[in-house]
Amino acid sequence: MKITVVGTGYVGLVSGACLAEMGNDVLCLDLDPEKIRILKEGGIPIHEPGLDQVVARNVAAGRLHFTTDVQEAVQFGTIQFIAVGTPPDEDGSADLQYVLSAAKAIGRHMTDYKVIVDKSTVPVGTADKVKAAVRAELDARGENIPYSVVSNPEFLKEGAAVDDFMRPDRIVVGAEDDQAIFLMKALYAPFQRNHEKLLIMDLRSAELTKYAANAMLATRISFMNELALLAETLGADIELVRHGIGSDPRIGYHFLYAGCGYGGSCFPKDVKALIKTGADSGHNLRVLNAVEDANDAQKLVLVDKVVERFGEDLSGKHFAVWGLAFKPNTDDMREAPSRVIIAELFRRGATVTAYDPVAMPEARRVFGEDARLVYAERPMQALDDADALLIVTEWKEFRSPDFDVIKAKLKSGIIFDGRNIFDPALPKKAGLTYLSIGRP
Ligand SMILES: NC(=O)C1=CN([C@@H]2O[C@H](COP(=O)(O)OP(=O)(O)OC[C@H]3O[C@@H](n4cnc5c(N)ncnc54)[C@H](O)[C@@H]3O)[C@@H](O)[C@H]2O)C=CC1
Ligand SMILES: O=C(O)[C@H]1O[C@H](OP(=O)(O)OP(=O)(O)OC[C@H]2O[C@@H](n3ccc(=O)[nH]c3=O)[C@H](O)[C@@H]2O)[C@H](O)[C@@H](O)[C@@H]1O
Repeated sequence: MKITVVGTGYVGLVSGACLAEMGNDVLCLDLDPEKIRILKEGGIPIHEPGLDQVVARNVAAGRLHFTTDVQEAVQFGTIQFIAVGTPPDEDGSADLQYVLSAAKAIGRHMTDYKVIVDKSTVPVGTADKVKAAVRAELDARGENIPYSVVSNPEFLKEGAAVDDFMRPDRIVVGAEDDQAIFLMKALYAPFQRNHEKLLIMDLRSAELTKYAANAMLATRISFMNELALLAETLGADIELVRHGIGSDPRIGYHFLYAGCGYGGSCFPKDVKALIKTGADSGHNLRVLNAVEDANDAQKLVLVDKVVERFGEDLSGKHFAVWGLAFKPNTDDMREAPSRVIIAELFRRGATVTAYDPVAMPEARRVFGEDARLVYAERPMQALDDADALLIVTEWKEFRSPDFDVIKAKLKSGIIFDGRNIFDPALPKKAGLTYLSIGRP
């Protein structure tokens, strides 16, 4: 099948490469000439394990191409995936300007039947807006070319994106006409072998399903984070509680890890957008408001623990921070807890040496030149002259350190672990004070 992907960012590039891997001819469009130049020269503008091989293999096979030419891109694919960004507007709602300008471009240049697929995360009712935007362009041209609009939200996770796309738990397709349903079924036929993974539904239900999924996962995390704080006060261990409840199949083990808050480009944005959608339609989504409040507070929990030990004024104190990305296996720092934690340490007068296996270039962009923040080349180097260590992202390489070396380096001998990555017995055996989330 011939496919165009409009927007070659994170989701667009992963989707385009994986759709090519499934045997389709794919043309990826982006308006950012720098991104397309990098891709055409064989580079990858994002950090995602395994993606470089899939891209290289399909470019070499002649199935995956990149362009900045809007007309060429629109005329190429029968299926047009819109995978542009939907960042939060000032009031928390999803900003649809990129989606609607992509829809207009399709309406402006299409010459035959198109299935226009919203893959971006968009509020309920966006498919109707996309339909109207395309119709307005066709009317302006005096054309009546047929088209369908489909909602096909994406559920991939950064750091595991290729696997998530190629081995999906489910594929949600919102569509309302037979021709679009036929083509989407044909496109996703390779995933149908073993399970009934393709869920066809109406457009609005598909759009709401995406927000419901992210909001449910964020709710689990905030719930566990609140219980972790309670466990600390009561002298219980949240890790044991997690096992205790996860073994109930109605609850399950996934996404029950307490920590220093959820970040990333999706949960914070999508929880906000769903709250706004609720408010706009007269529904105060009380649970989700609480999920967001709890998460904002959770991002400061590590600093609260630092203040308990070192006092409100941290002038003259120096901290090592392990982990800057919002989670491991990505260099993405959007809404990362590290940003809030480091900013709060600065506000209280402290300085920081940070280490992250891949996100340090991104951190330099985020924090700019700031004498209060320096970077280490290795995790242990970050501990030089540090009063204490804060662990913010659970990278694998942090999991088995030499605790005796940490004890020798840290002035206070305290580790504040925001991701519960150690068995508490190990740092304690080396004489360290180990303060994690929700554990005695
Ligand atoms: N990042 C993630 O893990 C996931 C993101 N999503 C959703 O997918 C959507 C895209 O997210 P990302 O890929 O992270 O965004 P991104 O910001 O990485 O990429 C968006 C790309 O679209 C391009 N673009 C904007 N307007 C364009 C236009 N009119 N024509 C062509 N290109 C255009 C931009 O230059 C940029 O390269 C969002 O709605 C997001 O919520 C869904 C699942 C996972
Ligand atoms: O809509 C999206 O864009 C995507 O958002 C999330 O994916 P992602 O943001 O890549 O990352 P997650 O693995 O979900 O982690 C999000 C945050 O939650 C935190 N988290 C996760 C799990 C957990 O148990 N505890 C916890 O604190 C992570 O540290 C991270 O900061 C969803 O998991 C994807 O299914 C979805 O497609």
